[in-house]
Amino acid sequence: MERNFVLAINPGSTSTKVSIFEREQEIKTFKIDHRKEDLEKYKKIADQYEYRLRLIKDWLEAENISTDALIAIVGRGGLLRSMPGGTYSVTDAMIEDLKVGIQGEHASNLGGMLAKGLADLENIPSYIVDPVAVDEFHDIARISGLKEIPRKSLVHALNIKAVSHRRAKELNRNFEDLNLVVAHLGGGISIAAVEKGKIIDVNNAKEMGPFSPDRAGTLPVGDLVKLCYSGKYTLNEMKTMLQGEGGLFSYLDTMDGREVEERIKNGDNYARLIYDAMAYQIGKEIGSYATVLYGHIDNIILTGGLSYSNYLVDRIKEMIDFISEVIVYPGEDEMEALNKGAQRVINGEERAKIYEDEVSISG
Ligand SMILES: Nc1ncnc2c1ncn2[C@@H]1O[C@H](COP(=O)(O)OP(=O)(O)O)[C@@H](O)[C@H]1O
Ligand SMILES: CCCC(=O)OP(=O)(O)O
Repeated sequence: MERNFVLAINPGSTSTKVSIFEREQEIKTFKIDHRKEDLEKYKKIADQYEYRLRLIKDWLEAENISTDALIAIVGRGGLLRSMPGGTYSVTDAMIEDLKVGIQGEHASNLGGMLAKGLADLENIPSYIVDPVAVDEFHDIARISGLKEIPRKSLVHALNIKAVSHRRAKELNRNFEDLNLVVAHLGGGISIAAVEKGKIIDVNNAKEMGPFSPDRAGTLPVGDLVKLCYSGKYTLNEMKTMLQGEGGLFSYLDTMDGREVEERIKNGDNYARLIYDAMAYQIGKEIGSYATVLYGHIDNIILTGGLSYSNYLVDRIKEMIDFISEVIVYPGEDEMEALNKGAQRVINGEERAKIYEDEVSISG
């Protein structure tokens, strides 16, 4: 059988998205939603491997897509060591780091594992593209205020790069000439200063910045330390409280923006206060990242699932539209961006980077 198709795999905290592409054309796409109780069974993210693999195989079978027809498999890259952007071959050293969660636990760690697991069965290449560990910081952005704790670049790099390219195309400008503040508003929130195509600073979507649907974001640090040593919570309970059950979930017991809006429509003033506070923190953070670019900004872009919300977008816009024109791209272009990254290598326009050559393994 002629191998023409690329399979793209994007594991998220609540879903696994899969798409089949023939060159630039998306042929089929599917979002497998995972119930909280189905994922809670697994202690570590890597333990979900067999479960998600089975679901992907079942989908391929149901769609009558034989793995004989795949030319390559590309996955969303995870919390690897700090690395430059681009398309990477999935290597054994990368798999080791994904398995242990070298920079932490996140569903995207499964992207490279699933891509390589399936690709090896067919003897075809596997790739990841612009993983969440992309690090293009200026040195000044690494300084936190405590020598032992440097600031980290953990960011929705794939979508941020994809929407920046999209805006450059619309403006008929080079991506490398644009200065943007891009806010990815999803399960986690990244607010990034993109200077001439590079993400030179970002809040760290796992641990800092505005609170998000499931994350606490930046907290008053003294009170956080007290809570850690209060004896009330284990390390794992603290981690879950900050990421997974923080943010909107901590106040409202839901991480679904649509449900919060429904409550607001029904007159729930507490839900309105919390949702408005999330918008307020996002607006404030965007203002802060505008200063990183000294105010020289072509556009501010709002993207991610929460950007479907007119209510939230309006609250944010009224705080920031004095800075620059605000462009809204709801949802994400991640599947297309994964495919484009793989196609550039398949077509010979770019060579796949090798993880071990790009990162400091001893660090
Ligand atoms: N129409 C909508 N209105 C409000 N919130 C929405 C809407 N659509 C999606 N969301 C919210 O967006 C968030 C998920 O965003 P998404 O970009 O899919 O997440 P991730 O970054 O984890 O992939 C969830 O909180 C979801 O409830
Ligand atoms: C760690 C950055 C990536 C991230 O937060 O992704 P989700 O919003 O999909 O959880």
